[in-house]
Amino acid sequence: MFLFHRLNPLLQNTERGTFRPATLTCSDVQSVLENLGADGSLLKESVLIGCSEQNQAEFCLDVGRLDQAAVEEMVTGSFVDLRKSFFLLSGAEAPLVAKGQALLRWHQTSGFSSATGQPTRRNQAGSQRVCSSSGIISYPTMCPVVIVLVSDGTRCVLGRQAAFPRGMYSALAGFCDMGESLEEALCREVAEEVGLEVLSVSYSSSQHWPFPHSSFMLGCHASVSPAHTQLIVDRSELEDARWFSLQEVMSALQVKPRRGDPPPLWLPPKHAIAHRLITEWTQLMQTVS
Ligand SMILES: NC(=O)c1ccc[n+]([C@@H]2O[C@H](COP(=O)([O-])OP(=O)(O)OC[C@H]3O[C@@H](n4cnc5c(N)ncnc54)[C@H](O)[C@@H]3O)[C@@H](O)[C@H]2O)c1
Ligand SMILES: [Mg+2]
Repeated sequence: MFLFHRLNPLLQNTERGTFRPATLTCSDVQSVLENLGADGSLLKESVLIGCSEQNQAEFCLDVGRLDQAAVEEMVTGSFVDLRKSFFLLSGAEAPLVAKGQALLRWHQTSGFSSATGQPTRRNQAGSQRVCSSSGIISYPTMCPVVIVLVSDGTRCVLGRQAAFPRGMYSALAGFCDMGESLEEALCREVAEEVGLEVLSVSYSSSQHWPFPHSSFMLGCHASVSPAHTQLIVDRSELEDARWFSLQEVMSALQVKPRRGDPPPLWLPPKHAIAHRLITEWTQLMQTVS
C-alpha cells in the first residue's frame, strides 16, 4: 500500500541513496493506525490502483487525518510534495504514485453529486462514486492537454512558465477546448503562445499527468517553416520561450537535478512526457544530421 498525507506521497531512502515510494503491507498500515490511536476503519478509504508483477493488489491511502511527523517516524520515510517526488523517483513507480494521488484527490473532491448536491458513496475498489439519492454514477475524469515539441528542422522551441523551477524549460502545452480536435488545439496553442504557424503534426505518445487536476497529455511533434521562425511570446502564459539548438538540448539532458545554482537550461524529469518528446527529437536530429 502507498501512503499519502494530504496528497503528498510517502518516500523512503534506498541503500543506493535514491528514493522510492514506501510500500507497506496492509498489516503494517493497521499497526500504524493502532499505534497512533486512529480508527481502523480508515483502511476502508484505501483505493485500488493496480496489480504488481507478483500479482499483488496495490492500494493507496491518504492518512491526512493523522499527525504527519508521527507517521513519518513510525515508517522511516517522508511525505514529499508530488512535483518534487517526480524529480526524486527513478523507478517505474512514479506513474503509479501519480495515479494514486489523482484518484485520492478525486475522492476528496467528489463527496457530493454535482447534479443533485446529495452525498455520494464510493464503490469498494474506489473506481466510481454513486449519488445516494439519484443513483447517478460518476467516474474519475481527465482533461485532455496537447503537448508539442515544435521544430524548424534544426532547432526546437522550449518555453517556461513563471511557476517552473528556476532554469527549467519544457515543451509547449495547453488544454484542449470543448469541441476541438487534437490537431486544432495544437495549432491554436502554438499560435497563441509563441506566434508560430504549424505546418505538420505527428503523434508520439500519451500519459496521465496528475497536475493540475488530472490531465491526459497527448504528446506530438510539430514542424514549422525555417523561413518563419520569429517567436511572439504570450507573456501572460509564458515567462520565456526560445529556440534551442540540438547541442544545447543534448547537454541539458545530461544535467542531474541538484541543490544550489541551477544550470542555464534543465528539462522536466524522466517520467514527464515532455522529457520523452525532447529525447525523441534529439534522436531524430542525430539520425538526419
Ligand atoms: N507531463 C509533462 O511533461 C507536462 C509538461 C508541460 C505541461 N504539463 C501540464 O500541462 C498542463 C497544461 O499546460 P498549460 O498550463 O500550459 O495550459 P494552457 O496553456 O492551456 O494554460 C493554462 C490556462 O488554461 C486555462 N484552462 C483551460 N482549460 C482548463 C482546464 N480544463 N483546467 C485548468 N485550466 C484550464 C486556465 O486559465 C489556465 O490558467 C499543465 O497544468 C501541466 O501540468 C505537463
Ligand atoms: Mg500553455
